[in-house]
Amino acid sequence: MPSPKARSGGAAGSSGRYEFMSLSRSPPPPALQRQGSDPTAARLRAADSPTRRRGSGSSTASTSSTGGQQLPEEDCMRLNPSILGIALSSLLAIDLWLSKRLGVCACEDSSWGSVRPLMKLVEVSGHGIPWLVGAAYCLYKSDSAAGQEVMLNLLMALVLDLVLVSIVKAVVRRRRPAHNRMDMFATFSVDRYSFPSGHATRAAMCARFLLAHLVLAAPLRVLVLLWAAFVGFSRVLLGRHNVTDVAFGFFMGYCQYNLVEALWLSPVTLQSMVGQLE
Ligand SMILES: CC(C)=CCC/C(C)=C/COP(=O)(O)O
Repeated sequence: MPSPKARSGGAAGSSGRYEFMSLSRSPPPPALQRQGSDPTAARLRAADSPTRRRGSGSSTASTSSTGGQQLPEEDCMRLNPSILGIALSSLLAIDLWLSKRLGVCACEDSSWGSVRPLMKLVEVSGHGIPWLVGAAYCLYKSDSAAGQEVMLNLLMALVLDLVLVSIVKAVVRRRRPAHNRMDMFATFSVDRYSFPSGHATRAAMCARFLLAHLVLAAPLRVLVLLWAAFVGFSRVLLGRHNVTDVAFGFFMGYCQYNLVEALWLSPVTLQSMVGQLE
């Protein structure tokens, strides 16, 4: 990413740090003044600035003075983006770069394209449908009250996960990586968006659920954790997601389990629900 200093053509003042000065506060260096007189170029630069992209308008008046020349607010550009803005832009750039590098199974022609079918199998193992069908089947087959209680709550957790992920995807609307091929089976319309990864939320939540409610031997517990991690990692390898989609998905799924515990349907709750139905 070229530094603001490089873009300004090297016309630094004596401090050498004019590139972070706001045009609305003091006269710009000559190079910027020249560009500022061209409203089209100014608009293009303004549209390109991080603060502009975030849509955070200036708190100053609707016009700004540039060396005596009055410019409409839309033609002004803030050259002092916040540290947080720079950090977020950098993180986003690293995320996109890393995700592209890691998307080695994004299609058959990719460098690891031959393992794509295996990755798609991992994808199915974290898909919502097998989990919903599996939990419903275990609920139906379970002959103990404790088993039924656990399976019913797992079903509730899975539905809750689908709802919460759909809401976040619909609000954030981050597009999937350009190298992704949209050949996933059984998706909702919001699944064209990538933030957060629904597979990662489900994997994290279900892993916590299984570890907390099933009596598993140590090797199986490790296997559950490895499975969850691999489901998340495979999303990036398949090119379905950026790294941050999966990282946030894990975090969200981890937190969702706390919500499931808080909303836990106990036998008493169930009995009163059944009683109300009768
Ligand atoms: C149709 C049902 C019941 C669930 C959809 C599951 C699905 C395809 C989620 C998308 O996951 P990613 O966000 O990880 O791509």
